[in-house]
Amino acid sequence: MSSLLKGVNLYLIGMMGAGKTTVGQEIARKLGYRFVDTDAVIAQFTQKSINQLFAEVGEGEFRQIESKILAEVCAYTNLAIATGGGIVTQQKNWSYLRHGLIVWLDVPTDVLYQRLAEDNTRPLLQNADLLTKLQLILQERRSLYKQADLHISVSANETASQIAARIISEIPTVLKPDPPSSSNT
Ligand SMILES: Nc1ncnc2c1ncn2[C@@H]1O[C@H](COP(=O)(O)OP(=O)(O)O)[C@@H](O)[C@H]1O
Ligand SMILES: O=C(O)C1=C[C@@H](OP(=O)(O)O)[C@@H](O)[C@H](O)C1
Ligand SMILES: [Mg+2]
Repeated sequence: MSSLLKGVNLYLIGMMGAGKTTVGQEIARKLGYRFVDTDAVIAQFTQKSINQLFAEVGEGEFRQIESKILAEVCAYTNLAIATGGGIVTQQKNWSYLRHGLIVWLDVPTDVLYQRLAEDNTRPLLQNADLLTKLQLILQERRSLYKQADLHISVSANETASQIAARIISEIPTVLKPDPPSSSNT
């Protein structure tokens, strides 16, 4: 499969709690790709947690850093990349994501709710009714997530390994054709 992909990067998009970070690591392992999590790169680059960044510089500045990191990451090949759930909201990010194959991990909001109920690492979900907030964010972003190359509807009891295997098995259905040869002869 990695040879079929020819080093093309895989970008995982989807809501907070969808499993992008968890499934991304499984995909990388199975493909022999390296794993990158844009949030982890941002935290390393800024030496701040995502919570700290939102509190200290706000979401707007976070989105600018996120775009900058994405622009740098997409210059590499052989990567499985877990993005942050809001990466789709910036139009310019799509030109970077389109360098690779974009996979939407679509997980029901009640499952997201169960996974995130005890989690305090997502600043956008703090101090709000969690289920309502998740539904509102999904409503705003669904049409963006739908622009992925591959739509993976995840059921509640599927493991990360099973999801990764399913994504890999579906890749051939959406592989982009090679660009025409530039040779003039
Ligand atoms: N397939 C899965 N089944 C059960 N729990 C999962 C699954 N995928 C992720 N999780 C759990 O859900 C939470 C959010 O996962 P994470 O990978 O951080 O999501 P994201 O990066 O999309 O926000 C974590 O606690 C993780 O262990
Ligand atoms: O959906 C979002 O706007 C965000 C998702 C988070 O990443 P995960 O999707 O990995 O939770 C993180 O980038 C930040 O808290 C904002
Ligand atoms: Mg994540």
